[in-house]
Amino acid sequence: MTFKQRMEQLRRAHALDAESSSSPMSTSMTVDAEPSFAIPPDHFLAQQGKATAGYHAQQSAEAGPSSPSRASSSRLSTSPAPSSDGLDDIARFLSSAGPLPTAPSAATTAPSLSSLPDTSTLAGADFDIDVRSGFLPPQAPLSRIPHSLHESVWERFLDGAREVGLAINGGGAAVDKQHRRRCRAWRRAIREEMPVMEELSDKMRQDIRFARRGHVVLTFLAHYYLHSQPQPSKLARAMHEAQEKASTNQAASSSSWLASALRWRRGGEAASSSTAPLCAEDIADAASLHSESLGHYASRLPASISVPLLALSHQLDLPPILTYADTVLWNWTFINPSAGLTPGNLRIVETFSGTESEHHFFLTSLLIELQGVAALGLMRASLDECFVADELARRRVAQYLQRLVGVVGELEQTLKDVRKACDPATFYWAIRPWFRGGDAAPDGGRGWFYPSSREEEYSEALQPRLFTGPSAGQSSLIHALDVFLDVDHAGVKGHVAPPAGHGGGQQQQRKGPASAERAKGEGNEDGTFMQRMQLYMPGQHRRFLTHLQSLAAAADEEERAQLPEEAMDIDLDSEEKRPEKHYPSPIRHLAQSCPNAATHPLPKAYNAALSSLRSLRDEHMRVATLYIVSQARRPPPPEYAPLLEDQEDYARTVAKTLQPQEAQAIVEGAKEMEKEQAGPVGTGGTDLVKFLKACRRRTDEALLTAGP
Ligand code: HEM
Repeated sequence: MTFKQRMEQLRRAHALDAESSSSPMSTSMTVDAEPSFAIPPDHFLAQQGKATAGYHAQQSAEAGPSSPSRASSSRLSTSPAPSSDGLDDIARFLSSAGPLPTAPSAATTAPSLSSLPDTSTLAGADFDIDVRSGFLPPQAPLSRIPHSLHESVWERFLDGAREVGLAINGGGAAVDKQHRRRCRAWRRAIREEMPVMEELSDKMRQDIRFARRGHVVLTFLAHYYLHSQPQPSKLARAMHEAQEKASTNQAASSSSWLASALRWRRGGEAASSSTAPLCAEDIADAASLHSESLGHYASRLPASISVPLLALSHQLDLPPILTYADTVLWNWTFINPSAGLTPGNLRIVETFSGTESEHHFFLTSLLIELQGVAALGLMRASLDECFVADELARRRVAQYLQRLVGVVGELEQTLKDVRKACDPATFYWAIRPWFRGGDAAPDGGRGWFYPSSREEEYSEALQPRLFTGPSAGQSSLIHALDVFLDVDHAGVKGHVAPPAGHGGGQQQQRKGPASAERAKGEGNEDGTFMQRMQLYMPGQHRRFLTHLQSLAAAADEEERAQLPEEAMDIDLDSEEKRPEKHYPSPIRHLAQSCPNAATHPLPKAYNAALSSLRSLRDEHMRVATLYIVSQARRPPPPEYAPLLEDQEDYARTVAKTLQPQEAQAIVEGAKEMEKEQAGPVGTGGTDLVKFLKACRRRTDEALLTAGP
């Protein structure tokens, strides 16, 4: 649909509706076609290129058990950055995803919703947004893959993860050796027993609810598998490398390690019966311990997880990593199925830690999504009025914005209430580390390996891929509010920061050298992050945001008047023909262009909505400070303190079997490694605070102020 056609359509609708419409649910925004998604050249992909630097240094430890000879002391030094394959990866993922399965229909919605008017076809069905549930599916997501499908084996492994009680990095002091051994057995079973599914069932390929559940289960398995492994032992790795260097016979070297591991197994776990025969399970466990101590599996997903995860991620247009959609949007069910989609009737299905704190953490976001449905309705109604842009429209928009202030206030209250049942120390030590992606410390953010077949599992040619773990920063709702109110995280629109004690209501200037400069250099940390987070949203939601942005591109009346006739026929949904100029959002434009700005309610209401968003961000900063910054400054509670007992103990036992000159080389190697890996351990939250402040500042910058 062209801009002219759209105007016509809305003018007609408005004429019919002029005096009667006051409910935002009764208005609509039709969506015609999905714009194609293109990754801009200055996108975070450039950053990812930097992040891959030095991964070769890690490769020696990650080469996999079938290729122990790859570890060599020369690789302890940092190698040049590899090509940015991880970047191409996400681009490939997001631009080449196949056709999406159809979104669940409104007919399948929970019973209590059926009394509401079904305007979903008018609102955002193309973008998988429902007028009653917003970015949440209107129907409870599938909680389990049924037994009849061969993919149900994934569910059994997920059950197993809970039964053995996997703990972050092998667990703290409370986790005993037997427990660690059970956890190693679970990981070994994932590698060796879980089948590699090259072919997904028809149900999984054709029904989006099944595909989503598949993605949830596989990403939980992936994060369980990688993050439950103990940190590789520096001493063990140094010893291994020194021994390999000293040995001319690879096979002899490996077998002597296995012999040492077995000796350790005997001595460490059954000192009184050290001559007791070892069973096959003991041998397998000793081999697993050996490989894990060296970090062979630390960043390498087994084919049994990676192969189907890659396929489902393509299908869902998502990266192959745990996302906000997996932990929140598709991770809930009804407490009472007949009571429907109400705040008190929702329960989270999957958590890593099984704690009430984690349940409440996810639930908080879920409730915010649900409360946000009202905000989406108000945004939609306001945008419709913007196309008409007469005095009546302005007054209506002012009312909608006032109501939006109330809704955002409710979001803030819900966020504040996260404290009621989510313990900050538990969050920081026992929950958050499960979310880390391949781009995060402590392993330096060198990416994860995703084999696409069994053969590729330990291939040396495989390149690591860098993806970020889940964050509520991937909530399309908050991004939509930003786009709607013209909060410009990229800093390209040239909003001018308001002076302290700003007031609204007058004509806003738009110019931008100062902001444009900031956008290029420091101060744009939020822009890059926010753009990047959009790539982790379900494809249809991401396209919705692109569509919202495209409305801004066509809304400036003055600009439009100067355009030649043919420019009015541009396809609003076409990325290619979109003007390069950065236009204000339709709402901002409407507020800016009020003839009697000082007294008109619209600029005031627009600023009030922005202030409520700023206040939400203030609260978010307080929450982030309590849950992250403050916790990072304290030592971990004993139950979460990392314990490397097994690995170090093992390494020391093996060391006793070595010649003195080998032992010397090992000590040197370990020291080197220590230095190399020390790096900046933690910033004490400085970067985080800086980033969140930047997001807040951008919100302030959008406020309308008196122009010169
Ligand atoms: C205990 C609760 C929470 C904590 C500790 C927390 C922490 C964080 C952190 C550390 C970031 C920085 C980016 C990152 O590392 O992911 C962030 C960003 C963000 N979070 Fe949260 N968050 C919490 C709850 C929420 C909730 C419930 C929402 C809304 C659904 C939310 C929305 C956002 C958004 C939109 C961003 C991007 C920055 C911005 O727009 O201001 N957060 N959060």
